[in-house]
Amino acid sequence: MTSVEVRGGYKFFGSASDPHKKIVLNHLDMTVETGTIYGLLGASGCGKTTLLSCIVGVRKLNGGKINVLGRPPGVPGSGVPGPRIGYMPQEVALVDEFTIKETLYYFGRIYGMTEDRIYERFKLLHELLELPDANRFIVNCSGGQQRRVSFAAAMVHEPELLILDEPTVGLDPILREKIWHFLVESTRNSKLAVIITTHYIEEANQANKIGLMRNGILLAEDAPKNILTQFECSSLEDAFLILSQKQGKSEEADSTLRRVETASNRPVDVVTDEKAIENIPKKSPLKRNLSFQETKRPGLVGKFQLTSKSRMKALMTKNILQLIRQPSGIIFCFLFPILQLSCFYLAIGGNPRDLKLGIVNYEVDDFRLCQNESLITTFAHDYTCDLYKISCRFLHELTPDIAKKVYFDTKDEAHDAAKKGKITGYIHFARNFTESITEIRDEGRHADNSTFYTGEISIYMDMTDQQISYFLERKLRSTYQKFSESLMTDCELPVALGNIPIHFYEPIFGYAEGEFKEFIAPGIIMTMVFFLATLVTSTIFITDKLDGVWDRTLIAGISVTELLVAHVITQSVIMVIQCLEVVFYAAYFFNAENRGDNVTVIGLLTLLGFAGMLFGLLISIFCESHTTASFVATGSFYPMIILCAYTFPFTIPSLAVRNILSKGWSITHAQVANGFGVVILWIVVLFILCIMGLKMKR
Ligand SMILES: Nc1ncnc2c1ncn2[C@@H]1O[C@H](COP(=O)(O)OP(=O)(O)OP(=O)(O)O)[C@@H](O)[C@H]1O
Repeated sequence: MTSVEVRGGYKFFGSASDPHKKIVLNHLDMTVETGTIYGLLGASGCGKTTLLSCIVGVRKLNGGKINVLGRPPGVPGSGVPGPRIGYMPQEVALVDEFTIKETLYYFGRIYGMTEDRIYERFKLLHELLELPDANRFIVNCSGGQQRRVSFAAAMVHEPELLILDEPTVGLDPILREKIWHFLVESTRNSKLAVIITTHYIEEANQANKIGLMRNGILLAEDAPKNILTQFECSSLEDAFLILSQKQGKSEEADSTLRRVETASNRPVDVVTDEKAIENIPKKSPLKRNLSFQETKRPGLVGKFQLTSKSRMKALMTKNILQLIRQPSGIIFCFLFPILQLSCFYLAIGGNPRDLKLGIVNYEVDDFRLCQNESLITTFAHDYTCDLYKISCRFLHELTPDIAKKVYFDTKDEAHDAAKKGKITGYIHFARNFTESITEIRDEGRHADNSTFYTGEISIYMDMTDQQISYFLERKLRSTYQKFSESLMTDCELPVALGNIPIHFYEPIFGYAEGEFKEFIAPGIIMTMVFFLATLVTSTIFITDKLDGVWDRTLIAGISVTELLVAHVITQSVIMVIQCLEVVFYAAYFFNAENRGDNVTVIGLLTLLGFAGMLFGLLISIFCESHTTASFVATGSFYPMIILCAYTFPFTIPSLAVRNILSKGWSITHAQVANGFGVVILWIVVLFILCIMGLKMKR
């Protein structure tokens, strides 16, 4: 009985049309009998790991066929990837935040074992492999200890096929011997088959069969004894050397139609050129054998299998432990929003303070005269009133919370100071300001032009900072209004007489003195929630991919859907807490008012966080490193917030949140509903892109 059968296995990396594509498996044939150990030997880079990854179903062949435990890997119900195989990859591929015991429980639960059975196996493997204290964290184990835990994780569920990629690297000779002894005992009179790769060629003497691999093909495949006899050597190393010399120096595999003869198999017709395959008639057995495999990527996409309680428990435990055992992760998730929000409210969007406004008042010889309030007088009598130095009255209304007054003797001096950036602008009163105002009041249309000119309050502003200059302009207008009203009141005249005939009444929504931060806060909070979710998701998935945990978990039989669901559940809890935290922190510490419903705001923010999470997943599908992922995330930040296209994820949703907060609108209002609609649309689009990305990448 055979456990693994590879026929004409052909695999390349790169584009099929590229003449320089890297051919890694070159029509390779391999047979692993049930109840045996198969030693796969070969120099670094000859394609061993690639072959194993095709056997376990992580990669698919470009040509040829594989049967694992009777069926091609990835066929639903085949158990491959899944509990029928145990895989120990070359890298450690364990979760650093787990203890040794938790690691075995993680894999045991994924394989659907009962807690009691996991404990039994854990005890046995712990003893056999001389593992350190069960509660020691993986990150604190030495390289050799980590490899032993990794070996135990592959063995925990007693698989039918055990695939070990360099399991003995870094282990002392006694332990290596112990592991080989264990494998020999386990395979004897059992259904277990083991494929093991090793650099220590001589230790493969204990295997039932070895395959000597070079440049993507098997030079020989036989029992060690037979190989030694056949090549008349005393060591496998020498036999390998002879075979390598026979094969020639060529490092590059031939990519044309040719016939390959392996040591133990019958000649196999192989075609390595896709066009040549296309030209073979459809019904030809050769075509059936070698056509590019169309089997769906096993267990990863296209397969939405139901999960089990124990698998979800394993994944959720992993997510939670990974989060809580990394203090930086908790700080990032929960304190970062508070920190960002505090920075925003304290630094941006409040009314400008400590502005300096120049005053050039030719009406008084010494500015200190204005500080004498007894001079700022107005006497009303007989239908008229006497005004005196009313520029001082205006300056009196100009309180320090608007701007600090800096006095200058001449306009030139003030102008110079403004040019040097020492003041934001200056106000000028002509020498006969009060007289001109009086004349305009008394003479009206008979007053001459120069009187109007000297009766004005001239303002010169530095308009380079629009927020500041608009603020000052607004404040100077309201100061003038107060000044004018008080003047009219003192003169016993109708107040309206001093006002320009435009009157802004109490606003319908918001406040007359509303601050910029009230306008900008929804946008800031939304980008914060979106990009936090993006960063957390891309970081988690890329770390898992780089550590090999992602692939190892998939090989253990978990589907991408299950991984995503577990992540979505954990992440959603975090996001809801983050949103609650943000909304209440802003309300209690910065008096951000919400006239609407908190649930609607938190609901919209959580949905946006969900979209951010999918964006993070999309990034992690296409980026191989944290550096490129953060380049993409930060690079997309500005286009997303600056391009206020209606379809972008922040424009309409920010408007919706602003409308809820400041106008108290509910989801029944079209503008708020549109906000939800846009976010849901983004979730759908990103989800489709993720699925397409996952398919493309395999
Ligand atoms: N994703 C990839 N893209 C391009 N080339 C790859 C990829 N993965 C592997 N290769 C190349 O394929 C060849 C075979 O790699 P593989 O890891 O299978 O070798 P190996 O025999 O397992 O080596 P080692 O014993 O050092 O792990 C190498 O030249 C490697 O650089």
